[in-house]
Amino acid sequence: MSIRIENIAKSFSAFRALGGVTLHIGEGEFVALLGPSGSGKTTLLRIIAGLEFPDDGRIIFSGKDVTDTPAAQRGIGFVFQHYALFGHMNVARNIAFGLDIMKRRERPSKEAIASRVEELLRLVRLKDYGSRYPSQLSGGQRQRVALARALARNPRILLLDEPFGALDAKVRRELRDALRIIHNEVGLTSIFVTHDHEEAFALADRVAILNSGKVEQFAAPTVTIATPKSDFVRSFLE
Ligand SMILES: Nc1ncnc2c1ncn2[C@@H]1O[C@H](COP(=O)(O)OP(=O)(O)OP(=O)(O)O)[C@@H](O)[C@H]1O
Repeated sequence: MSIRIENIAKSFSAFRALGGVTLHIGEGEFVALLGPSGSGKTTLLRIIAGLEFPDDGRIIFSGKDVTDTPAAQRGIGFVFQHYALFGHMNVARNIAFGLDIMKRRERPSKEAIASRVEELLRLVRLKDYGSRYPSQLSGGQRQRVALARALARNPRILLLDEPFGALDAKVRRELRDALRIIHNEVGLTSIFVTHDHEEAFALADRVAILNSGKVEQFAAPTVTIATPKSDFVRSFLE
């Protein structure tokens, strides 16, 4: 799905968190939102998700205006840094959760859910981990489970907010490579929030650099590195 973010503005009381953000993201693109703390990355991601609503502007998915559509009806998968797994459910049940809670008439059969869970476990390379509990997994494995859970209902759009923030450098690299492969395999359009420019440039097709609620530059990593558009971008990349 393509995503058009048109002139999105958002204030919290008198504080302007987003001051008219426009980004056009193509179907199948992997985009990073990069910027310092407080630049508005998470607010923008939450507005795309439908967890927050803008004061102004539109969000359009493949030609359909979803600005007023609630999160649950947008067909999006999310992965957050602290989006904890359910500790009392094993990995398979955690992954199946989004399917298990569907209304009876929409819910796939038990067998279909079980086979979807198997498929997702293979996708995130955790084939034999279905009966483990989250406390028996490493941080990286937990985030793989969170990714599988986000993909269970076959979203066309995947949103990730600092998903690897709490992991060490080696696991982070492994997971970001895995994420890029899964993005391509599943045919997703993905938006990834990070404040780590190395990570953004290693992973994304294009990187949107935010500063105080505005986009400073939206371009491919090679373009931004070769021709930073502003002093802010130049100093942020140092
Ligand atoms: N619900 C809220 N109420 C009041 N202010 C908010 C709210 N949510 C965000 N803000 C403010 O809006 C600004 C942007 O926040 P946001 O979380 O989008 O930034 P960010 O770039 O994701 O930062 P970080 O990297 O630290 O997560 C911040 O100054 C924040 O304090």
